[in-house]
Amino acid sequence: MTATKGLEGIVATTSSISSIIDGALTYRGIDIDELAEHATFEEVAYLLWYGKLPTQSELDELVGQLGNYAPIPDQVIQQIKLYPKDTNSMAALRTAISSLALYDEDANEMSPESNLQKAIKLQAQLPTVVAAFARIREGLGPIAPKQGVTVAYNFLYMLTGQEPDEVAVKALDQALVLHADHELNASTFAARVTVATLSDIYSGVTSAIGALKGPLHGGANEAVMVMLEEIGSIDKVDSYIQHKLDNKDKIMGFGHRVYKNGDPRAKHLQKMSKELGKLTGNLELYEMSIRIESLVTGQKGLKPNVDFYSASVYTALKIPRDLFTPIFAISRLSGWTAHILEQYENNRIIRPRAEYTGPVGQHYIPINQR
Ligand SMILES: CC(=O)SCCNC(=O)CCNC(=O)[C@H](O)C(C)(C)COP(=O)(O)OP(=O)(O)OC[C@H]1O[C@@H](n2cnc3c(N)ncnc32)[C@H](O)[C@@H]1OP(=O)(O)O
Ligand SMILES: O=C([O-])CC(=O)C(=O)O
Repeated sequence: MTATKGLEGIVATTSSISSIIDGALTYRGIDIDELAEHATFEEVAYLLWYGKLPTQSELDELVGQLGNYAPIPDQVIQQIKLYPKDTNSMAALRTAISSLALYDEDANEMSPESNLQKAIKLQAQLPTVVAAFARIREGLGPIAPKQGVTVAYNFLYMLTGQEPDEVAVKALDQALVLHADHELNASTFAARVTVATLSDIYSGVTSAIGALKGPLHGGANEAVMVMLEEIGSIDKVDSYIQHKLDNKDKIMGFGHRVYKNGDPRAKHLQKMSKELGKLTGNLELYEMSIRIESLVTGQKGLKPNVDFYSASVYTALKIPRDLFTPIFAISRLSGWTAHILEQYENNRIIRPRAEYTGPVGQHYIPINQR
């Protein structure tokens, strides 16, 4: 038995949800470029869960269900009020999502119909949790979700208490489409491992949130913004990045386990970053990002991943830096739950082996002789 570090190149399951083949990403066989241009996030979530694009009435029904399920139990709001004000936002999300299970009497019901309903319910409630957390820590009251609006609209509305503008809703919606699923990434794998023991969907999603939090995965979008803030201005980019490259430090938002010739989602976010920069009259973060890309790609051959331009996009949307990864979770929840449903459909416990590298032939030594 020989271990492969980080399971690189190991095919751990079959899946019909999304694929990365020759550097192209598809959801249910549809190229991400087409979806980014034409689809709404609700259409994509439906596509991931049901395996086909919705008709207008199916879409209307889903939007209705998302609206009905969006309010969260008052007990969870009360708990969020007790979180320390400086709690890490992903830790707060992980805790709150786990708490939601306590107030769902169907949490442990395992029928496919019940699990699909819970997937939709979690999709509806996760944005409400993130927005409530963001407001409560500022001493503000949570805003009740609206009915009949999109996830992107509702999230921005619940965050600010104001009707969001069309450009912001469209930009966030496109970002949600781009982040919705990604084959067997670390958080999706964590979700599948958890539910493959026949544990419940809330446990699977809680595991996934824990995995997404790390800066090598979803946490990188926040880490990119930390880097941009540390750099501060365009004239400081070269010296900062050169120092990092010389030290062999990681540059957040670059590199990928699967894409070696570039992440197909990054160009869409780059374009959004430029357009939003122009609209807000502040292109500095976009220009800094372009310069960083040219240095890192030029010297290391590493390309930006989905997280790199997300940072300047979300900042242009006036979203606080530590909500970037929770927004990733709002989108990826659709993919996680589609994978959880697929895992249940054809389940076998996921239990690989480890190559043992410890000592052999040891003996127990009585405590007074150690
Ligand atoms: C949504 C997402 O999860 S996308 C990924 C988000 N994460 C990041 O942006 C964090 C920065 N990137 C990374 O840490 C990595 O590229 C990962 C985690 C994405 C992929 O990791 P791996 O597939 O294990 O790549 P690996 O670490 O083997 O990289 C190969 C080489 O490139 C280097 N490298 C990889 N990424 C970077 C980077 N961002 N900056 C500098 N060097 C890098 C590695 O140090 C390694 O160099 P070496 O061969 O001299 O040791
Ligand atoms: O697939 C990966 O390893 C990480 C990634 O890009 C994602 O989850 O979107």
